[in-house]
Amino acid sequence: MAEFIQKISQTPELKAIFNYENFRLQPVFDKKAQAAFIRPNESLDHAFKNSLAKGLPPINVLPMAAQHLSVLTKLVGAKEVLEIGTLGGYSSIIFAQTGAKVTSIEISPTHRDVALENVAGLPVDILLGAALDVLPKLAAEGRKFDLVFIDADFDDQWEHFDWAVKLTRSGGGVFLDDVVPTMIKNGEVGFAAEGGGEVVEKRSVIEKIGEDKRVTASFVPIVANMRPVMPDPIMNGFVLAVVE
Ligand SMILES: C[S@@+](CC[C@H](N)C(=O)[O-])C[C@H]1O[C@@H](n2cnc3c(N)ncnc32)[C@H](O)[C@@H]1O
Repeated sequence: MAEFIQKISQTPELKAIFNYENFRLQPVFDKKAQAAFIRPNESLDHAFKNSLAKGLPPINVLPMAAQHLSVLTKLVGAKEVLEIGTLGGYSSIIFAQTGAKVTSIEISPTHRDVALENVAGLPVDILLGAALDVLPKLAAEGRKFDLVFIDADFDDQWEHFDWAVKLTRSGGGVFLDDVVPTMIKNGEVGFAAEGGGEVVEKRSVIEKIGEDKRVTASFVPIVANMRPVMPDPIMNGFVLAVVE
């Protein structure tokens, strides 16, 4: 171990990445990667602008996260994608542009209406309702998906994940976004959320998924850049699971 640490301290590239302040450089890396990887996309630009103009909150996936989803959908070879949480259809467009057919669930009629405008002409079916009401209906119809993207309310993450697994074909994937804010909010990581409260380590969505023999799961932490909305990079993370 001592040898390893000595090696790090003598190797400039390695020494450089052990600097905690590097997290502040996230916007620089992100900007470079966005400029290099993300191609012009009129449908997405229109969806973003139209959603803002219609008063929807800017809580769609960030550009590089959208790019991850596009890559993942292509890797899985997904033909049928289920999404929980449509908002204005920004991520629905990402999935549809890979050639997949998208079924997306949205609880808000206002969001659904804006999404319908934004996804016009694309193979996106938007189902209005609370996910926990709609998901059992999809199961009763015998629907199966290659990929499920969960991006709705934080409180029902485990229940949404449970239904997503039931609705995913063997070898398909389930992507559960935003597990970090939920775990912090619920005091599931052993420290109190902002505003105080009792510090109790609770059983988290991570542990529940870990005990679930139907899946093999991974936790992917990310440092995200929400500029100009928030000046500092934020720590978030998602669960990516494959259904056995
Ligand atoms: C973070 S936004 C989704 C963003 C979208 N996936 C994107 O990247 O463009 C969450 C959406 O989920 C919807 N939502 C919240 N709780 C829900 C529920 N229980 N069932 C269905 N939709 C829900 C909200 O109304 C909101 O539009």
